[in-house]
Amino acid sequence: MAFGEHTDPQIISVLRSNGAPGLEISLRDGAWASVPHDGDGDSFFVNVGDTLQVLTNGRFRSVKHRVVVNSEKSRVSMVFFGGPPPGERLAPLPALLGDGGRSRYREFTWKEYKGSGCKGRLADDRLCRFEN
Ligand SMILES: O=C(O)CCC(=O)C(=O)O
Ligand SMILES: [Fe+2]
Repeated sequence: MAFGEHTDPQIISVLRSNGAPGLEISLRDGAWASVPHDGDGDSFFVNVGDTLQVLTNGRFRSVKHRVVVNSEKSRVSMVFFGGPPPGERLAPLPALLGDGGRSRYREFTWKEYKGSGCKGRLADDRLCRFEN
């Protein structure tokens, strides 16, 4: 099984797999890098979601990732997605803007985010609608 490129929408994702390879992250130059897989299955992959990128005003980046097929070992993973409640208003935290800092995103609700923009393609950038 494969999983196309995407960013996770929520605040944080905590992933545990059976140690099979396949998970890759997209680097700034567009290349894909394999996430080290732990044969013992003792490690977690912690991923910043789109919402945390907004809360930190872009300081933490929601990195695009994907899973590629592998014929050697089946990959099984379980992910916890920590996200906000539907009516929650999301915007960069004032403490992270600093004096006179520019907010890169306008305020929006989680419900708005999960609305029409999420009906597009998996790989779509869903934050651009909220950029200032
Ligand atoms: O199974 C994996 O390794 C990745 C799954 C994933 O990226 C997701 O569920 O958002
Ligand atoms: Fe994901």
